[in-house]
Amino acid sequence: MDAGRNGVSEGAASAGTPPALTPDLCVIGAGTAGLAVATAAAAFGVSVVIVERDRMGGHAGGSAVMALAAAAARAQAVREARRFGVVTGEPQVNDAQLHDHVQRVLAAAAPNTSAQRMTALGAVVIAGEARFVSRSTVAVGAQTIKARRFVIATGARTVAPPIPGLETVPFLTDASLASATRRPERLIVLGGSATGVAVAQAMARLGSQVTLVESTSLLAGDDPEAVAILRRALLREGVVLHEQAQLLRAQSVRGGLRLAIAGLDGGAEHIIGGTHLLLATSRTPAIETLDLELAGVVSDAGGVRVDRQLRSTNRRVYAIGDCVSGSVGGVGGGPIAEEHARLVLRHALFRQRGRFDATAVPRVTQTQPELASLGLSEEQARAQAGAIRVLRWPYAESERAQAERETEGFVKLVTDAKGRVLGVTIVGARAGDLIATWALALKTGTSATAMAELMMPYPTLSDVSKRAATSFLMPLAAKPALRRLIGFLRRFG
Ligand SMILES: Cc1cc2nc3c(=O)[nH]c(=O)nc-3n(C[C@H](O)[C@H](O)[C@H](O)COP(=O)(O)OP(=O)(O)OC[C@H]3O[C@@H](n4cnc5c(N)ncnc54)[C@H](O)[C@@H]3O)c2cc1C
Ligand SMILES: NC(=O)c1ccc[n+]([C@@H]2O[C@H](COP(=O)([O-])OP(=O)(O)OC[C@H]3O[C@@H](n4cnc5c(N)ncnc54)[C@H](O)[C@@H]3O)[C@@H](O)[C@H]2O)c1
Repeated sequence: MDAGRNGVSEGAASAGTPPALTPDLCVIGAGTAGLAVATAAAAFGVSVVIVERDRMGGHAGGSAVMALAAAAARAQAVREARRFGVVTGEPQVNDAQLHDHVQRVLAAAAPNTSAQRMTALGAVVIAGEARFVSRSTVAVGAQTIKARRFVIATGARTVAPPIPGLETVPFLTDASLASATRRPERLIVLGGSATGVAVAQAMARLGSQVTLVESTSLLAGDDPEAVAILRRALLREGVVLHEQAQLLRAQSVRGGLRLAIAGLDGGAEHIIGGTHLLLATSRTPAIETLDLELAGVVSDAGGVRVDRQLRSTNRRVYAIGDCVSGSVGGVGGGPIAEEHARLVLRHALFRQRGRFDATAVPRVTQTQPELASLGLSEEQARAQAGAIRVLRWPYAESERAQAERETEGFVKLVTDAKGRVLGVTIVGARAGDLIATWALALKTGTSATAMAELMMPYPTLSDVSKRAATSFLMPLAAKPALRRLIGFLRRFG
């Protein structure tokens, strides 16, 4: 790519039509994925045009859930303070101040993702909706962009599932929850994956009555032992759970809504009511307005189809982040979006081939206890790796966890017979932070034995990770040959 700056016009423009921009790179969508590509490319001196139709920084769902979960954790800490001998009353939640807190969290991130910042880096930012008009040209209103390469990073959006009556019921999404100025009195959450579970717990702790409906089981992709601990916590905190439930119909009623649900096994119909409905059901790639067929870019229901280099069927068009079809990620997530961006930069700027490694993606559910996972599950490892070892260590064995009264949870490691770490699940306090060390272990091929030899800071919860790794060595201590060796060496003083 040539390293000229942006805004180069191509030929004479007709009256009233702005001249075409001819950057090296045109990025469509300024969310996590698009900004990661655009920022790095601009820093390398590549000419970049970014098109965003809505909010610089992409959807705010993750940040809003994070802010609500943090507020909810404080409310819960007040409720549980008695366990530490600190006597308090039931926490009072002020809706206006809660709203202000969420908005501050969103505002704090805004400067990093702003159009001003991107412009300062040398990129051109265009506000508007992009669509392809040919294999090599995108239009945003009257502005055309003929780029050497395009990156589609348009994300995904929530769509209501096709349930009779649901179209008549107003619903919240993660984004509208962020701007809500009053807490829902009785909230029904549809979808029990990472978002649904985190919102359900947060809103229950903040004083809403919460019912969660999930068509399969809670966090179906996660380790069932870990999910069981989280399920218990939700039930203890008053969240009503309906798993394996199919939604039959919805109805808008005075002051809220009613849902008719039944068990997947065809069990009896059950009516649940609420003042608000939040959709945390599966999201759909936001690609329908891009006119991809005009660019020769093939997509399916999961998103844009790409090869290992994240190139679409049009070799000058890449796709990254949540709008990509499942084959190179399966699920969305911030780390995936950033990794996609890195691979595209390597390929587009340096002609280096990379490969997306789905097993290296760390995932975390923002609940208390937190649930974090990485690599192969126990079930996947058994199927793929043959002889495996499963190592566990409970939080209850950690002094720090005892002091914090955070004894619920465990670190579970799955290794091959030689101790190579294949997968990690952590459920418990700060699981998402603890798993970062394991992400490095997986990436570098560090064994459980080497992890057991790491000095961990005391007193911290990282001790639980180390103990889980150390348990790999325990069977060695009982080996007769090793005991004989110790006895033999004893003779020498
Ligand atoms: C509620 C919620 C909580 C989440 N929590 C987490 C979490 O805890 N951890 C985690 O790792 N991941 C989380 N995720 C997932 C993570 O947020 C996404 O994977 C990530 O934001 C994807 O980034 P993206 O850039 O692909 O898409 P987005 O951030 O959605 O950005 C896409 C952008 O493209 C723009 N756009 C779309 N079409 C066009 C067009 N035609 N022209 C111009 N612009 C367009 C959109 O306006 C948007 O700004 C969460 C998601 C949700 C919904
Ligand atoms: N990497 C991370 O740490 C992280 C954290 C949160 C979210 N995310 C990602 O963000 C994206 C959104 O996550 P999410 O949790 O909002 O969505 P999701 O697609 O992961 O889960 C949606 C859930 O809704 C359920 N569902 C679908 N239709 C339903 C219906 N009619 N009735 C009841 N339940 C129904 C599904 O079975 C599923 O459990 C995902 O790609 C997810 O991987 C990632």
